[in-house]
Amino acid sequence: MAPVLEVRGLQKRFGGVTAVADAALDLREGELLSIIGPNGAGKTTLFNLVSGLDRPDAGSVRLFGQDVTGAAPERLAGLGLARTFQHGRVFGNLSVLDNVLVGAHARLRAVRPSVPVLGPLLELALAAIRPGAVRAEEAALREDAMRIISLFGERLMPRLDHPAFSLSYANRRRVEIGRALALHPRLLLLDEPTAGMNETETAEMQGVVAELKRSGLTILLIEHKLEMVMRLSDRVIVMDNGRRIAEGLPQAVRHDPAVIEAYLGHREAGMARAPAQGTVA
Ligand SMILES: Nc1ncnc2c1ncn2[C@@H]1O[C@H](COP(=O)(O)OP(=O)(O)OP(=O)(O)O)[C@@H](O)[C@H]1O
Repeated sequence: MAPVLEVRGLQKRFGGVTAVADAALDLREGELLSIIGPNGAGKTTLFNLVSGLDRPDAGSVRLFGQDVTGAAPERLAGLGLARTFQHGRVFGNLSVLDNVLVGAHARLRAVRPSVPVLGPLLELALAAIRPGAVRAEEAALREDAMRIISLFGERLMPRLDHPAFSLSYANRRRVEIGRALALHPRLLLLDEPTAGMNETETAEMQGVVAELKRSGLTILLIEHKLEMVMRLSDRVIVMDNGRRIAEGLPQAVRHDPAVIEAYLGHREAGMARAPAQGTVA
């Protein structure tokens, strides 16, 4: 079986800065692979290249065996890739429930007929008439959204109708993850899901990610909190200055001299924040 994700020789430059140089990775079904590294190492840029937000200058990306190098995010979503963003992106004026339902949009069948040219008009008509098939699909999506929201315990449940702009930062992050899950992804990219969260919230999020992993979802994770990385990951890739400097089992990577040097070097130079929990050494 083809790996879920295969990245080869990926490069991206921004002016004089090489953000990603010759990145390579393989991700197998059901695996959780973490990417760690100091600030500016190129982790988010790598995510952007894989998820179609940026086009690589060189290299290739294959998803479920298909070449998707430079493909648009919509196409990747159709193939089952969902992602979240480092600073969380939600629709501020939509409710918690509607934000999650938006994520299910790509899965709609009855409501969005795939008819050429007339499709959008038919969609409007169906929205107005709401025949049985449309109502049934809406009900199923709502039930699924509620199931996803319940993954976060009581954090979001009492706030289903609250507009996202009124939520705490941590809750906005949860909503964004919920929206990504509503796509029923086969590959989930999580960019620092615990950024801005306190210890309790981080532990909860670790539980959610562990649950997703147990359910068989393949996950690519960027995370600065190394204790979480050590507990959740099957493998870890360490980046520094756009390059992969180490790859392996979490414990081996943790004690790799090049990794310790990268973290300590950056910290001594005052260039990186210290990981919020745990250290490499
Ligand atoms: N759109 C852009 N334009 C110019 N430079 C960029 C752009 N995006 C990223 N960079 C640069 O590319 C390098 C890698 O940045 P990137 O955000 O990928 O790192 P990172 O490992 O995700 O860092 P962090 O942990 O702080 O999120 C940095 O030097 C950054 O300044």
